[in-house]
Amino acid sequence: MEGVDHLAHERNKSEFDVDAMKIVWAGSPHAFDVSDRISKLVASDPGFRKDNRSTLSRKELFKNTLRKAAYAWKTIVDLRLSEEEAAKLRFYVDEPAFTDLHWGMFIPAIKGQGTEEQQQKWLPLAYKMQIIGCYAQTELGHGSNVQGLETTATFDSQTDEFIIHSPTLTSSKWWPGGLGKVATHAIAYARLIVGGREHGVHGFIVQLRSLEDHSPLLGITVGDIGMKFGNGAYNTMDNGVLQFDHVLDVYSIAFASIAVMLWVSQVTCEGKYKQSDVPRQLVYGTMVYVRQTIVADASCALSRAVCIATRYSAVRRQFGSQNGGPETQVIDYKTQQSRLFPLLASAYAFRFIGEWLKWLYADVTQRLQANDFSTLPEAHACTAGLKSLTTTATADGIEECRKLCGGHGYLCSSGLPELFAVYVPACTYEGDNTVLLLQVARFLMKTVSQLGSRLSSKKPVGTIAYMTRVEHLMQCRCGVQRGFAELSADLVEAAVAHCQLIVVSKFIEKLQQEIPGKGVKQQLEVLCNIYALFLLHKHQGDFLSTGCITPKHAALANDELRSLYSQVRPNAIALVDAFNYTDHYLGSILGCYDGNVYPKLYEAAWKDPLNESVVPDGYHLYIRPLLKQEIRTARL
Ligand SMILES: CC(C)(COP(=O)(O)OP(=O)(O)OC[C@H]1O[C@@H](n2cnc3c(N)ncnc32)[C@H](O)[C@@H]1OP(=O)(O)O)[C@@H](O)C(=O)NCCC(=O)NCCSC(=O)/C=C/CC(=O)O
Ligand SMILES: Cc1cc2nc3c(=O)[nH]c(=O)nc-3n(C[C@H](O)[C@H](O)[C@H](O)COP(=O)(O)OP(=O)(O)OC[C@H]3O[C@@H](n4cnc5c(N)ncnc54)[C@H](O)[C@@H]3O)c2cc1C
Repeated sequence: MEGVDHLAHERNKSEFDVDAMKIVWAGSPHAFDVSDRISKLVASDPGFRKDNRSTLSRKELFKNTLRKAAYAWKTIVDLRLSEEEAAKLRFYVDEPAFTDLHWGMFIPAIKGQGTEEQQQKWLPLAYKMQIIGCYAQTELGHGSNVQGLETTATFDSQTDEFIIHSPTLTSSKWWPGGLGKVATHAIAYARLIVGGREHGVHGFIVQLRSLEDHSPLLGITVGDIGMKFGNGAYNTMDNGVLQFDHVLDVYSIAFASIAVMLWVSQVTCEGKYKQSDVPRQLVYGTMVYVRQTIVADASCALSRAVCIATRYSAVRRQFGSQNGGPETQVIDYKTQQSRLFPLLASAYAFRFIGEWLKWLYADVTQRLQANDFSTLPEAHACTAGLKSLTTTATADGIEECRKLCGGHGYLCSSGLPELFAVYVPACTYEGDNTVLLLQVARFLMKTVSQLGSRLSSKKPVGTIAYMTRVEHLMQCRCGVQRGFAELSADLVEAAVAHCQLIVVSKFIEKLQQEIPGKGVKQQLEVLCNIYALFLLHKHQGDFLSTGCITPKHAALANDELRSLYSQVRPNAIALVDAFNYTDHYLGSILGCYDGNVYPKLYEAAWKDPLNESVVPDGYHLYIRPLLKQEIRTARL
């Protein structure tokens, strides 16, 4: 029945202060207030409804996305929302759109790599959305290999301009979000050529479309690359294709025609190229910034799926009825707990590693401004490795949550198929996860060769086994006289182990902080132990081969896991309530707050357009003739 909390009995079991845990999850009382207020604002506004997406055609879907983006912008302006509140509103609108790349890459790239002069010119326009930007780096022929990009930017010292050109089919820009139908400007990455000499890949701000009638400018061919994985999902985004035919571009992001203090390089009025004495990899700065935000996004996506699967696991009953009594809640099955609770622990683990990575990125950015590049290699390795680790685990975790919900998990109304389809490209964009792990492996090889066997002694005691595992995996590989390429598959495993060590050690460090609220710290300790022991169990071969644990230890760890699952069980619903997601944001009947699943599933089914008529279109044309065939065919 509506209004009845079918999960009240579960919520009454909680052994900790859920409101205090909501603050821990949000990061601070202020962050909680902003999230809570904005999520409810979005949930209560019919202009942001999203339950009809799966029934729209691509063109209807995209037009609806443009409507929502404009409506969101109007809401932000009318309510005078702050930058933080506006970002939260776009988050809770929960729809991949061109605005993601405008706010998430185009503006950060100008802030991170533009000159003062360029920031003063472009940021006011971008913040007012008087221009709409995209990040055009990937090409048809190259995405991972940035140094392989073919687009050219040739400096013409006669006119003090850059001529941007796509020399081959494979140099067509391909994939940039927002590019296909909306962006008026792009940060386009191209090979700089000055005085006939090439100077590698740099970023350039290029106008693509007229601000009057939105038509592509002279020399610009631009469009959408077509349907992507899943039906609704990421098809609300116009990932585009772009070709330049000797386009004049007077604004380069890494350059000004007049030499000004720049991050990366200078081209003077006399057409001389001067490489600044900063690492050339700073041109990759925007990707590093986005990779650290993707780690925080992983905790959001995984917690969403876990919230749905946990609530439904408490609602669903199957088998186990005694003397006509209620059947067993599937959340009480040890197999369900052994699949679900490590994902719950991972959601919290990724939340805290995301907080730490945000600190690390801010720290390295501050150092760069003082020309201190000492921590840049570690920041690159951490952002690359943790992006890879958390997105792989989250994509796999969302799919596991779908399976944990049985058949109903396969319904669009469960919210899980769409969540998976929207999330899974995170394993590819901002750097293919394997390519990024190879960067971590390269960093580890260098570190081992510089520091000897001890990679780092700066880890909490509880992580000795994890640290020994990484060192052992590296020694097994580094000791063998074969090339990096030959050992790359093994080195990637060591890179994953290194990233898992970081996640475990940062979770332990989080628990050493003051954490207010009755029982809150104890719950987090249980989740931290689940995360660490689950991985130890999953990779026990590595740990046993290091000799730092014995088979008896491994067996004890497994026993302890079962005990920890029993400790989580009475708190499971409260632990997912702590995410404070509205039913609107979850978009899931299985995960609805009141647990009133069956009536809602049944009601939703009849809303499907296929049920608008009792007799489906096509019956009379195709099926009736079949049914009316001569008796003779019935004998076949
Ligand atoms: C794979 C990469 C990093 C290779 O880059 P490359 O220039 O070829 O460098 P090397 O592998 O030769 O390494 C040389 C040296 O530089 C260090 N390094 C590399 N990258 C960085 C960095 N970002 N910061 C600092 N240092 C870096 C590296 O460690 C080496 O150091 P040594 O001391 O060992 O010499 C590069 O090609 C790359 O990043 N590829 C991935 C491309 C990518 O991520 N594309 C994303 C496009 S945008 C997008 O996908 C948007 C999606 C939409 C959305 O997010 O919503
Ligand atoms: C939804 C989506 C949105 C995107 N948005 C944007 C955007 O806004 N702007 C933009 O510029 N780009 C964007 N991209 C492109 C994205 O950044 C690239 O697809 C990504 O970097 C992977 O590069 P690739 O496609 O060249 O993969 P490839 O490198 O071709 O990967 C193919 C396979 O080759 C393997 N591989 C490649 N190199 C090596 C190596 N050295 N050693 C071992 N294995 C290797 C990979 O691991 C992978 O298994 C987007 C992509 C997607 C899917």
